[in-house]
Amino acid sequence: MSKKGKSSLGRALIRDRMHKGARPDSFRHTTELKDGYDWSTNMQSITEQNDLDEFLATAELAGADFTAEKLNIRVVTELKPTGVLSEAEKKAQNDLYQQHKDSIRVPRRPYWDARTTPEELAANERESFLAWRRELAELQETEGIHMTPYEKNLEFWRQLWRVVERSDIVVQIVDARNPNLFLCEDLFAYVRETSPHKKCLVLLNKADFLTESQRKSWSDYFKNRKDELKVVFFSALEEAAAKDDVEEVSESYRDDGLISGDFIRLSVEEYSSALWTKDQLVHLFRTWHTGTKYKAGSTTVGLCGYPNVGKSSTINAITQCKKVSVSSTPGKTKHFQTIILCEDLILCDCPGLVFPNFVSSKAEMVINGILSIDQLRDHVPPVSLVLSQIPRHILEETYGICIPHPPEGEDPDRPPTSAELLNAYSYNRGFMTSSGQPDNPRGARYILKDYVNGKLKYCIAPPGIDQDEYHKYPPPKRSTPSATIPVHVRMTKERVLGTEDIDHEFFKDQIVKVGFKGRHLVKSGLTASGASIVGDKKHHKGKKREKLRRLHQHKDA
Ligand SMILES: Nc1nc2c(ncn2[C@@H]2O[C@H](COP(=O)(O)OP(=O)(O)OP(=O)(O)O)[C@@H](O)[C@H]2O)c(=O)[nH]1
Repeated sequence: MSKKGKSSLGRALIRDRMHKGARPDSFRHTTELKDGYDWSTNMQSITEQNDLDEFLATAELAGADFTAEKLNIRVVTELKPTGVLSEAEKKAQNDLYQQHKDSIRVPRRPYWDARTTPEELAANERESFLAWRRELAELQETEGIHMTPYEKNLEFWRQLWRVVERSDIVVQIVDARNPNLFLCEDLFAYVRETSPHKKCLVLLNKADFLTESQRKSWSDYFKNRKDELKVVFFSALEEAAAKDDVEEVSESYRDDGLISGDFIRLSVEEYSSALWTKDQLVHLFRTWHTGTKYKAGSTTVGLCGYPNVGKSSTINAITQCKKVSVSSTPGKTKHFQTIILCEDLILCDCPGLVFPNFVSSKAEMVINGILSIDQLRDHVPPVSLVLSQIPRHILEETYGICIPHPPEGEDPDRPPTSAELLNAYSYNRGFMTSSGQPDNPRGARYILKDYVNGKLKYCIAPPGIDQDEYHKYPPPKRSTPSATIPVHVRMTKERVLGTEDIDHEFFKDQIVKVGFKGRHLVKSGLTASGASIVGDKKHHKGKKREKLRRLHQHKDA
């Protein structure tokens, strides 16, 4: 009997035991109260209340204004749970963003000089930080702007302020697959406020994911921007792998800082779409800033960016040895690190920070590696977003699965639903729950991680460029089945679990049972002729098909 059923046995017993003698409906479970309040939804808000508590803990730092801070709080929930926006919604969001983009700022460090005591500075920092948070909360509340879950820990911003102050060149590292999502324009505005002599550079890392023409599109886009941001394309991964090939060249610039001939072909002023080597990057860092430096005789280069964009990998590629730990989990670097590369070049690795930015959904953050996949509670929106971007045949070829086609009456060209993909994927991998259902949350985590690490590749086009033209997929390698045959899947105790779509003719009209043999998922079936088959997922599918083929031949004969 359903838990929600009015005559649930558990509830009836509780009522009976607890309220003997009272009217039968005088005491109810909260979910039975028809008070217009959605209790099941509000269970969710407990976690959000935890966020609130966190906020209040920060607000408490403000001391006297604790109550006032409380009044300004509003927990902003996700606008669209599915994670996929229509064209009209995207346009509306973009208009809103253009209207308010100047208000989305990074917090500034308050003015200080030699006379400011450390206590005064700390108090001023807290005060201005809270004012900044209040402004952003108001913007979200009044304008309904959906923003990144920007960093709310003051300590992280303190680290950024220090990195900016001591850097002669501030490099913002962004993921080349979606540069504008990771780019914080206001960070550069802040850098220029601290000193007009500081240089700013956007490093489009993971550019190995981009083709030459895709890089050209982005380089043209940055060239035509009014703010004339300087950009370079880089692949920390490829540069780290290529370290042995360029050892000699690296030695040559380390000796005298001068590299002759064609070696330095690129200038940051040129807007080239070429991939930069680490040696070219180091040469740029050593020669670009010519004014007075923070540390006399050395150029300090600060590397900032979102978590997981590859700051540590870039530093490792440049330093040619593993000095900074690299992880696919966002937020690994917690404190800024200073690396003295050579006598005139110092690198400063800032912890990954989620900057305040305009974003369409939480799902977008997850698939871009900004939010942790392991802590994900609802896998449907990000998987739906992946499905809106990666074509069916690419998913089928990548995973060797067959995703069911839309049933009759539905748009045959619609992308698969998250359940269709995950059921097929989880069955195929043998990810099953103890009750025999496909373990879709587990399957989702694998698929989402594949998207983040580029196994499922998707790159976003610069504004004004047609996305379908920008990222074209190869045609399907093999013809996908035109129709699939639903086959009932049963447990050994004959309990029907659901249907599984199998593209093979031989499975027609047969009943397939599913069970576990040791740790392996075992399928057994009965063909139309009555001959039984047994297949172990661990064994090759080909063997099973061969066996079936022979059985059919035998039957036909
Ligand atoms: N394909 C590709 N992957 C990269 C590249 N650079 C980094 N990665 C991968 O991206 C992930 C994150 O790299 P990290 O260097 O740890 O990123 P980070 O910005 O230092 O991350 P935090 O410490 O969280 O701030 C790792 O799985 C890297 O292997 C690149 O150029 N190409």
